[in-house]
Amino acid sequence: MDVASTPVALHQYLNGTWAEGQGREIDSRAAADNSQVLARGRAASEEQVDAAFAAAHQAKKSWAATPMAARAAYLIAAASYLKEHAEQFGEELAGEEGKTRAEGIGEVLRAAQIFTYYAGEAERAAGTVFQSPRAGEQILVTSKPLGVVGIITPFNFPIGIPAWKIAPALVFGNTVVFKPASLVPILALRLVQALEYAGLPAGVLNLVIGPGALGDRFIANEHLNGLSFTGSTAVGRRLCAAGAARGVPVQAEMGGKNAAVVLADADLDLASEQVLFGAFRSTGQKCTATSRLILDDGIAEDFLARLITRLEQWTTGNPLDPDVHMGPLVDAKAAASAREGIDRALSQGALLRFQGKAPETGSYLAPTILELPTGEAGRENCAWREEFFAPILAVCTVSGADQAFEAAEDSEFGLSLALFTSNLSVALAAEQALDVGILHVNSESAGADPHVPFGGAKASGYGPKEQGAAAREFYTHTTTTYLRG
Ligand SMILES: NC(=O)c1ccc[n+]([C@@H]2O[C@H](COP(=O)([O-])OP(=O)(O)OC[C@H]3O[C@@H](n4cnc5c(N)ncnc54)[C@H](O)[C@@H]3O)[C@@H](O)[C@H]2O)c1
Repeated sequence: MDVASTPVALHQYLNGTWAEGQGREIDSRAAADNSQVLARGRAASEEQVDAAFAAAHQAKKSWAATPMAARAAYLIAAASYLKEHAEQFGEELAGEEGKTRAEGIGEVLRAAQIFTYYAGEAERAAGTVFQSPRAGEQILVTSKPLGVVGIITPFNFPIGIPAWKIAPALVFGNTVVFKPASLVPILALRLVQALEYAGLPAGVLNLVIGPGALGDRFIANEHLNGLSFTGSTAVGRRLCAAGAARGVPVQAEMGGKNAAVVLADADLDLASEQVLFGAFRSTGQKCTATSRLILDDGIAEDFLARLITRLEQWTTGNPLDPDVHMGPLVDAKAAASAREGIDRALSQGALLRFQGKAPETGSYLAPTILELPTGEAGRENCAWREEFFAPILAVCTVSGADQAFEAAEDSEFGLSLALFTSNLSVALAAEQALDVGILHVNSESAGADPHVPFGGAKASGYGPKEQGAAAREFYTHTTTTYLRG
């Protein structure tokens, strides 16, 4: 596999200085071949997490007092650094996480785009002025930074998700302690390097790399003023509860079990292409990936035939090979867990409707379609209920839009949904009926633009949404000033 032969050195970034970790030895391994070490170093110790918070606390006053245009200028410079290194960083990302090279480069460029977008906050409205019922008075509502924000991110978007948290946190005047997933630390280093290159003052952004347990130290830290988390629902809910107990605001974007609904009047060619992308791009390791497929019984067989024809052309292999459509899962453990999920689903009555080809080594899993029994039995199946986070699509058939919506709603999660129909009234009814944070009509369930809110309902999200203008809601708090001359 074509990746760097010398492992990247993993360091912590504390108060503007790269420091050797004081915790246990850690490494990051190639997704496709877990024997290959891509990065190596030591994890941060708990004391280093405390030092990161102390540095962020120390820097917070002067950073909050820095004009927003100056804060934005750091983001612009970091964005140009990311664009300049997009190929190198994108390949590193693909090697470490398992998505394809094109997806890796795309994610690095997306991070640059997010930085540029948030730099634009310096030119947007900063508050609101209200009329007062009293003569000679105006009421101003202005926003201020929270202070020190902790940012904890998952493995599957190693630079995209950190960027969409760190950029608004910084531009709105917060200082940051950032902990990426320990499976994918290289892109976190690259992101911090971009901001270091931009000349960000010491203490404004601090990086600690290490296991999930370090996150507990975040919640316990006296300087923590807010926490933004993305990851699994179990960890997110734990952090939300701990934050609430301390009165620290927590924003959590969590798991998903997203459905695609294909109705009888849909354009089946378009729908089969988009369901393929939604379910299998990035090896199904997207929070917004399609993992449940609800088909109107009138078109179910026709649709599945089209989807399977497309999947037969789909190649799985080395993520750095430009001809490959799908890479491995993040590691062999994730693939073993997904295989175990398939076995359980089959033992609970699912039918293996299709399985493509994939290299037979550790981290790979071929695209898989499981057909579930109709009715209750299908909905009890683990492939319907559990987030496998893998290229596995569970299919059920229903009769008409009402049954389809009822099936879609039958999940504890509510992140994203893709609806395929040519009937605008049905699309509008879905917008009202479905408790999801993101609804795609005639496009895949994955995909999010940086200028609009992103986040889930039910077990998929907690607290204010992310991205676009929604980000201000979490990263600032308001002061209402009654101003008399
Ligand atoms: N809704 C979204 O926007 C979104 C986006 C991407 C991924 N996800 C979800 O993330 C999950 C996959 O990512 P993952 O496997 O990295 O998730 P994870 O919950 O295992 O880990 C996420 C982060 O939390 C840290 N962590 C683990 N235990 C912790 C603890 N006790 N205290 C504090 N931090 C802790 C991890 O080290 C990592 O940095 C899936 O459930 C997926 O749906 C959600």
